[in-house]
Amino acid sequence: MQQAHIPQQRTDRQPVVIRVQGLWAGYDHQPVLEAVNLTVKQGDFIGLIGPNGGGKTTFFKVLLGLLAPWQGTVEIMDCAVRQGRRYVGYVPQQVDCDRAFPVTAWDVVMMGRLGHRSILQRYTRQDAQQVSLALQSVDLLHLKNRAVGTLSGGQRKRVYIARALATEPQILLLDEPLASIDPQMETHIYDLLKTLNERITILMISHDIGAIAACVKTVGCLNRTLYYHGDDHITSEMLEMVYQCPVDLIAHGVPHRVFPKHLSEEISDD
Ligand SMILES: Nc1ncnc2c1ncn2[C@@H]1O[C@H](COP(=O)(O)OP(=O)(O)OP(=O)(O)O)[C@@H](O)[C@H]1O
Repeated sequence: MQQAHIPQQRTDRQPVVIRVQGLWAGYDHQPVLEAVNLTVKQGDFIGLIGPNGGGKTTFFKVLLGLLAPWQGTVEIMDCAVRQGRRYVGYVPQQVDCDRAFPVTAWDVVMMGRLGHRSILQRYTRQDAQQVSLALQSVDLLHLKNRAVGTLSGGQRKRVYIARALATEPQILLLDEPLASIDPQMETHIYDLLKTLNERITILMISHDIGAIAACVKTVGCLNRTLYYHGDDHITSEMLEMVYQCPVDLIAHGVPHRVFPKHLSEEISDD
């Protein structure tokens, strides 16, 4: 079996921050997640790959308490999801917004502080400090008064990362953080995520194998069930699941890959 190597090691002997056992979940009586098991330890940086519709976002919804499991248990920081989710920051896949929407970057990040108070309480100086710190850590404090709809896709993504950071999370869930971001900004976000991982456990969904290889410590593949063994390898089996066709993998430390022709290309060549 050929493997692409991700040159980082998983942290061991750390406390467990997420424990999922025998999880089944889905919609309208159709299962999407089947018998999913996962143990995440403090300091992990796990990349989740998988085919479209494989259940990655659904898995995050369960971890965020937005979708109830049909069967199985989910614990976050040793608590049920309802209590544990306050330790979780979330960056959604879609951060699009109308250009005329009259909300500033500062306002969006301040929304991250809502979980720290009742909705009727005023924001405090500590809230403002946290928002300021979060914007600083994504290098956007200078744009705090800009309407969020007038920012670039990459800047907007960083605003949403800042919003997640303003919740003071111990765990960060990122759904496709690099979608629609230019290559230069990608590198900036990889670096940011690596720095954040020094203090925050991260789970990241991505279709971008390059992003996974550049950032994460370990990788799993979610296609209804989760294939994860705490390894730092992307196997050819995982890639076949993602691309749904056979994939040859050539790896020399940093992954270099050669993909064979897809069946459809071979047919059109004839
Ligand atoms: N609210 C919903 N109601 C009914 N079915 C849904 C709902 N949300 C998702 N699904 C279905 O559940 C399956 C898994 O979707 P999910 O978004 O979790 O996949 P994914 O792995 O994140 O996909 P992608 O890589 O395309 O983002 C899909 O078949 C999808 O159509």
